Amino acid sequence: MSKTAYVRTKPHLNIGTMGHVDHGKTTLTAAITKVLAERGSGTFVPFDRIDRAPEEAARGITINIAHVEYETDTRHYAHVDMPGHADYVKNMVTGAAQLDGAILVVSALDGIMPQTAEHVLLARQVGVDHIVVALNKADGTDDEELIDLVELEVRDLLTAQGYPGDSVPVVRVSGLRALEGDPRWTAAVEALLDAVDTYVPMPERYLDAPFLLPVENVLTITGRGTVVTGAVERGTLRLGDRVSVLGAGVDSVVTGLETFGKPMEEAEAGDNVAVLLRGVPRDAVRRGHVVAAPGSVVPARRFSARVYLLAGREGGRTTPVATGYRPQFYIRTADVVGDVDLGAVGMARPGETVEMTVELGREMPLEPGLGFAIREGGRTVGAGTVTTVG
Ligand SMILES: Nc1nc2c(ncn2[C@@H]2O[C@H](COP(=O)(O)OP(=O)(O)OP(=O)(O)O)[C@@H](O)[C@H]2O)c(=O)[nH]1
Ligand SMILES: [Mg+2]
Repeated sequence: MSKTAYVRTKPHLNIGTMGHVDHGKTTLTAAITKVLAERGSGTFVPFDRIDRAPEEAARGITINIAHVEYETDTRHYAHVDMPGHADYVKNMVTGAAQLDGAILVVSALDGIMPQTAEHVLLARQVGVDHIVVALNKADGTDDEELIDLVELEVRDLLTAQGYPGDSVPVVRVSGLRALEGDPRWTAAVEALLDAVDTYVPMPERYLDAPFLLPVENVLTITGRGTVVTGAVERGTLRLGDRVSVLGAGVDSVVTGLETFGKPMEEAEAGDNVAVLLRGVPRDAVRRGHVVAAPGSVVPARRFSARVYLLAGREGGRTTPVATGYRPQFYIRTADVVGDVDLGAVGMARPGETVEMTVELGREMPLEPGLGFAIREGGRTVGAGTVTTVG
């Protein structure tokens, strides 16, 4: 069967649902696809197709990041449904790195919970500038004042993290009731989508820059070769283009290009793609590697950065760090150990912003302005931005 080619008719954006475990991200994602399918602009993706990895079905929580696609009247969206469980923040970092905007899902019945706050902080650090809030499970209470209080609390949290908390759209929804087709709540999901359409601006795409794709996943297609997937950070890519796989240390040629299962002639910054690479062994390439136009980036191990160390009450450390500290650095889709040097200061406390020099365990493409998270023992302890490389 020949596949229908991807036709680019509307601007493409990457968005996603984030928030505390069980607040209803996956249910809302399913409801969005259902509402749009009924409008005729997408395919309904039921809950169990979004939460689909076997491990997830068994544990009932979203572990890997699921992607779905849909269209509103004005835009084409790739939507990642991110996990809320604390252990999986690592995946959340990977998914969030490419988001143009996010839907923060907060249960109107429970209010802000630890991962609500952690996800907002991570979103800020990985450069998600626009957040729309879905106060979900609004069907669960008639007490509007209770929901008003939760709304205030969420606006305060956003303001505290540097978002315009007073002006972010906050929409009261019920993913569950919308999924059941209740008109009051399908209208609420429509209102949420309108808020996303109007509030999240079309980001500037660096189409003229040399191609760069952080590898999110690697698969093998029997008989055809190795496929890498991810969102194009910048530039464009066409069939036949030469690329370097940084990290794997191999060069290759693009022999296949798809988005959501549809072949495409040319991928561009912002697109979610699968790239078939000629002659690259499956085990040579991993998540965290970077596919780039040959010679366009010089990988480095050493950089200087400005870093905010989370305070203990924000989930950060309770004790200071000193030169010689060796946490994990989450950079684009990579996760790599790094040696921290705090220079003359020598030591820093949680809650402080510090300048540091970092020597990574392996080389990777780095540049000023690149954001990253610092994690230790399964929790985020800091977030920073590269200032100089080398
Ligand atoms: N009353 C009510 N229940 C809801 C609503 N949305 C989701 N739920 C229920 O809340 C529970 C969790 O929903 P999920 O969609 O799995 O939550 P999640 O945020 O994706 O959870 P994780 O992926 O594990 O972080 C399920 O039992 C849902 O049926 C809603 O709008 N109203
Ligand atoms: Mg989920």
